[in-house]
Amino acid sequence: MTMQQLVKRTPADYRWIRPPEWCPGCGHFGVLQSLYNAFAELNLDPSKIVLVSGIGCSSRLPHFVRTTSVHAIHGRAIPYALGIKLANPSLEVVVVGGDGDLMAIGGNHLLHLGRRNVDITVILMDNSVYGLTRGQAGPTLPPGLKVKAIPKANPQGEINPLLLALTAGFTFIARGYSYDIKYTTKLIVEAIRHKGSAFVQVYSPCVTYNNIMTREWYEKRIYKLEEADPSWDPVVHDEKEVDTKIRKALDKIVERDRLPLGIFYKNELVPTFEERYESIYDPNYRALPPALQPIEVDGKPVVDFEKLIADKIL
Ligand SMILES: Cc1ncc(C[n+]2csc(CCOP(=O)(O)OP(=O)(O)O)c2C)c(N)n1
Ligand code: SF4
Ligand SMILES: [Mg+2]
Repeated sequence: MTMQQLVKRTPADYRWIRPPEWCPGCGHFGVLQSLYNAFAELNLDPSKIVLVSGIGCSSRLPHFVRTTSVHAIHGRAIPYALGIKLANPSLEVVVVGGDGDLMAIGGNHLLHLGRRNVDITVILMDNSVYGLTRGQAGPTLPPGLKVKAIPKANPQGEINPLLLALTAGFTFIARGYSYDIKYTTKLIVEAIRHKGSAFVQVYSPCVTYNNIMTREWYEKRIYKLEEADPSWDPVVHDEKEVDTKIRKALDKIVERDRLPLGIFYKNELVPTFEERYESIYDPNYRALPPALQPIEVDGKPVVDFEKLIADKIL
C-alpha cells in the first residue's frame, strides 16, 4: 500500500481558501459540496484531479476546489479536458459547467466526447438560464415559460441534456438535484468510477433569475428511479441487453411532468478511446503517455521537425 492510499481524506481537504462567490441559496453550492464529498469518498489525490470549466456562474466552481484546474473559455471546457486526459490518461478529469456553456455554445463538443467514450466525467449544473449574464433563457428552458429577464414567454424549444448525451454515446447517464447533496454525491462517485464518458445533469436552481423553476417547482416533480421501481437496473451486463437498456433509459429520460433522478444507463462493455488507441496505435500509450515522454535531450527537441515537414506530416 502506498502513502497516498494510506491517507484518508475528508471533504474539507478539497476546499480551497477562496470562498464560493454565488448568490445566497444558489443551487451551485450543493454541486460544489457534492463534489468535495465525492472526491473524499473516492479518496482522490488532489494533485491527480483536473477540473475544467468554461464561463458562467457554474464555471467558477474550479476556483473553490483545491485541485489543478483550468477555467477555460466559454463553451470550450471539453476540448481542453480531452487534451489533458489524452496527454495523461492517469489523471482524473472532471468537466463542470452550466446549461449555457455545455449545451449551447459548447453543445457540439459534448456530442464528440460521447462518441469517443474518453474516460472523462461531465457535470452539468443546470438552471435553465444564463445566470452570469443576468438571466437570459438557456437551452434547457422549456417553451412557454416566462422567467424574470425575458420580456415574454420563451418561444424556443428546449434541449433534453440526457437525451442528447445518450444518443451521442455517453456510457453513463445520470441526473441529480443540488439540494439533495447526499444523493448527488452518490451519483458523482459512480460517474467518476465509471470507465468511459460519464454525464451527470444536476438540477441546480438559479435563485436570482429563474423565478419559475424554483426549489418548490422541482420538489413537486422529482422522484428517484430506484424508489419508484425497486427492480430498476440501468447496467448493461451483456451486449445483448444494450438495445433494451437504451429503450428503458429513453422511456424515463423523456418524462416531462415528473422528473426522474438517478442512474438511467451504464455500460462499461464499450471500450474507451484510450483502450482503442492503445490496441490500434500504441501498445505503450498508457504506460508512457505523451505528457510523460521527454521532449528534449541536451536542449535539442526529440522530434525531428525537419523530417516531419519533409514527410508532410506537419
Ligand atoms: C464567446 C462568448 N459568448 C458569450 C459570452 C457571455 N456569457 C458568459 S457566461 C454565459 C452563459 C452562462 O450560462 P451558464 O453556462 O448556464 O452558467 P450559469 O451562469 O447559469 O451557471 C454567456 C452567454 C462569453 N463570455 N463568451
Ligand atoms: S445569478 Fe443565479 S446562478 Fe449565478 S450565482 Fe446567482 S443564483 Fe447562482
Ligand atoms: Mg445556466
